[in-house]
Amino acid sequence: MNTEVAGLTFAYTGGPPVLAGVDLKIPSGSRIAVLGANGSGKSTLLRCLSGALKPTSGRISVGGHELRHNRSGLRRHRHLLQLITQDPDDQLFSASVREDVSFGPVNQGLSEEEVRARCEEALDLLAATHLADRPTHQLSFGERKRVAIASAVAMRPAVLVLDEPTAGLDPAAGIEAVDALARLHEQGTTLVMATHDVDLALAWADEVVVLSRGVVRQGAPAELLDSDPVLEEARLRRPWVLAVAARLRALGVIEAESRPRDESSLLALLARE
Ligand SMILES: Nc1ncnc2c1ncn2[C@@H]1O[C@H](COP(=O)(O)OP(=O)(O)OP(=O)(O)O)[C@@H](O)[C@H]1O
Repeated sequence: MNTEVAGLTFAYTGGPPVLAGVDLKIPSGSRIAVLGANGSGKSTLLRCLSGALKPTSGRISVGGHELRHNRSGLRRHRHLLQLITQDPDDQLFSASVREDVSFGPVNQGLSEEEVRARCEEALDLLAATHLADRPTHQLSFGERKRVAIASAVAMRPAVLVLDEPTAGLDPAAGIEAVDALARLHEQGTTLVMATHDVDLALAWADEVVVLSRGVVRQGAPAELLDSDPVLEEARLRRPWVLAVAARLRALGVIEAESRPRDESSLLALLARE
């Protein structure tokens, strides 16, 4: 189920355009990282994608179904695409984790048995089964983030849009979150993630979307995140692995076309030389 965005323009009331004619193609089953400086419009773009914000102009479609901002249109869109916001407390409101994760499937009118199965599957995918009976308000920030993702996953959307899912997590919890996303990807879910972590974007994404001055560039992580003009314009740092690789290429230690994406691929290149 491909997601397409065409000519998306959005301005908050009385403000300048935050998005000015954004075009995106998000292939089914792909992993897309959305990058940009603070205030560049990442959250705004994700909220437009989810239907939470209505664009000034432009079109958004998932699997050929164009998003319409009426009750039935938004309902259908949310079956296809789910947004997980930066702050898990925006999404969690039930007394227990199980109730929160079951809320979406119950609302979809599924049978009790199906709701239970969806809840168990989502908690399992997020490695959060042990939290099922805990009161939501007693969980740590990282646990609440995980449960917020499980709540969206329980709706089995084709596309999951995540606003900085690893922000505020300790390194181990960040790795667990990325592992959970890998499991969702294996299941065929399309993943769109806003992040400030250029190293994660390079290692994880099939394509990156770089936002600056209301417009986007979409392309291969190892190309866009190694381009001085793109990095400067979007106020991004070069991923460390690409910075090291540039130096190693200049010294002739690795081949001119080598573009490692993470530490292990860099080490593999060095072992080969
Ligand atoms: N509710 C709002 N009303 C008015 N302006 C807003 C609102 N939300 C965001 N903005 C403005 O829109 C612009 C884009 O904000 P947005 O939150 O989308 O950026 P971002 O790239 O997600 O930033 P960050 O990396 O800091 O999370 C900013 O200039 C911000 O001040």
